[in-house]
This record gives sequence, structure tokens and C-alpha cells, in this order.
Amino acid sequence: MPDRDRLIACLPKCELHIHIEGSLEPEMVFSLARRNNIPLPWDSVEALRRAYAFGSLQDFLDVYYVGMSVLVTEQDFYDLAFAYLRRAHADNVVHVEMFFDPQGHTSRGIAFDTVVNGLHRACVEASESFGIRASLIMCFLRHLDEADAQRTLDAALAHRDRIVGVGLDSSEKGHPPEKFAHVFGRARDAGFQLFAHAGEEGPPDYVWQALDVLGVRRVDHGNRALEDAALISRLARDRVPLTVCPLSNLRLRVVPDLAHHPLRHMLEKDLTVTVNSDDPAYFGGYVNDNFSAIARALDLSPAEIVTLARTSFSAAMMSDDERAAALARFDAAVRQTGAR
Ligand SMILES: Nc1ncnc2[nH]cnc12
Ligand SMILES: [Zn+2]
Repeated sequence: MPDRDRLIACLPKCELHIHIEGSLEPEMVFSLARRNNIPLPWDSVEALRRAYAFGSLQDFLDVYYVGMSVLVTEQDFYDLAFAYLRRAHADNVVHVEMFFDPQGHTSRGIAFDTVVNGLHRACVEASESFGIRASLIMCFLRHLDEADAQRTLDAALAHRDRIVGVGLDSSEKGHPPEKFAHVFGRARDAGFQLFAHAGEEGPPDYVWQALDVLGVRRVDHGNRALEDAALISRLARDRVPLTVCPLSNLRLRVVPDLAHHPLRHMLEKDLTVTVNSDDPAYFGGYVNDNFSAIARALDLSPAEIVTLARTSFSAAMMSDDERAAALARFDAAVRQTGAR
């Protein structure tokens, strides 16, 4: 294993941008389809993998929503999330903030409770089994209307103790954050933490709206913020974290190759950047694979890799005491590697 990969493996880290439905590996798609008697448009795992040649975010989403149609029972959601948490633990991930897309399930007649009960039980049992901490962030699908998001928020209120935040995902272009201003306002009043995908394919103005109209605490992706100098200053001044997903950006053609990924510029501009996997089953890698690929492509130094992993703790939802304890453990792990 190259030294860089050994360092990445040794560092504790948080994963702050993972869609749990995007961790559905092709083998599990087929085993759940058999279990639930769900027809699929692919006749084998290999045929499904061949469909993972995406030209854009929308190409991916078209496959992603069909893939998640095999999730039916509480046990399915449990199995999905537990498998991801086991895999994340193997990458030395100690804290996960997990997105899920309830409307991708309720629109197929699956009860909101079925989804949340399965995911929550996996988070509890993974914490008991291997100490990983995980919480749930419910995303609104931005290609649907705000009324649908409002109904989803109504359903979430009964699970206020199991869902810590709300986010915004799915097709970005043509669906600006301001479309969801009212429902985010209600979510804020109900005590949810706020997040939004912005600037993945959409323009810098969508990042401004995420900050100023929705009031998010973190921006998911944010790549295109670099096109706007005033926005860069704002993100740096307010230390707004960006949850960057290198292999996703590559596979969805947000960047032509990883050597042209904006992450180095983000670091140079003093932005609060973290590295995440987004939809690891579809994009060819979990969090350490993302670190490894971007570190190699941008020739990141050990100190830069340590900074990226450390920033994941600064950007995570934790109490001050939890953060201080986690950072102390992180710094001890770094000393053991000799990287600092
Ligand atoms: N990368 C992504 N962008 C927007 N919506 C998503 N849903 C799952 N992955 C997504
Ligand atoms: Zn995402």
C-alpha cells in the first residue's frame, strides 16, 4: 500500500455527504429484487454495472431511482444502512451524517415510518456493534414541488428525535433553492439543521440562495462557487463547510478529470473542505477511495490530507465537548502515523 493510502487508512474521519440509497451495491439490488419480487430493467449484475456510464447528474438519477425501487420492507432499509456503516467503519469513519430520500420511497407506496425505522435501527445497532455514530438527514427531492416537500416534512415531525436535519438533492438545474424557501423555514422553526446540494451542476447563484434564502449550515458540493469571487469570500469568512465528492464529480462529468478538480483551489482560498463519497456504489469508491484518488491526482501532501480529514470533524454536527474529544483522538492518531 503506498504511504499516502496508509496515512488515509489510519486517519479517523467523518462522512458528511452520503446518500444511503447510493450505497446500494448492484449485488444487493438483485438480492432485494428477488426477495421482494420487484422487476428490474437489467438481467444481471454486469448489465446493471454497464448502466453506470453517466454523462450528467440526470443520467445517474434515472438509474438511482430505479435501483432504490427494490427497497420495500423495514428490514431492507436496515440491511442497506447496516452494510454501509460496516463498510464505513472499515475506512476508519467514526461519525456519519446520512442522507436519505423519503419521497423516493413514499411515492412508491412505502410508508415513511418503514424507511425511518429501518435506517434508525441500523444506526443504533452499528453504534453498539462497532462504535460508529450515525444520524439521519432527510432530503427533499428538488424536482418535485414544494407542496410535496411540505407533506414530507409533516411526516418527519413525528420522528423529530430520529432525524436531525433536512437537505435538498436530486436534479439541480432549473430547481433553485428558493423554490423551497417556505418548507426550509418551517424545518428551521421545528429545530432541524439545514443543508442543501448547490453548485454541483447549478450556477453560483444557487449557492447564494442556499446560504441567504434557505440559511443552510453546510453546502453539499459547491464546486461552482469558485466562479464567483464574492461568494468565495463569503464562504471563507463564515467558514461554511463544503462537502466535496471527487469520484462523484468525475463520474457525473462535473470535472473532465481529477487533475482538474477544484479541491486544491478551494484549499488555497481557505475554504472549509471535506472529502466524501456521495453515492459510493455508483461512483466506484467509498470515502478512503475518494481521498486516495484526489490525493494522487492533485499530489496532495500528507499535511493536506490530514487537514482534509481533520476538517470533517470541524464541519460535523457535534456538541463542543464531543468535537473536542473527537479532535483529541484524531490528533493522537496523526501523531502515531508520524505525519505531524
Ligand atoms: N450527487 C447528487 N446530486 C444530487 N442529488 C443526488 N442524489 C443522490 N446523489 C445526488
Ligand atoms: Zn449528494
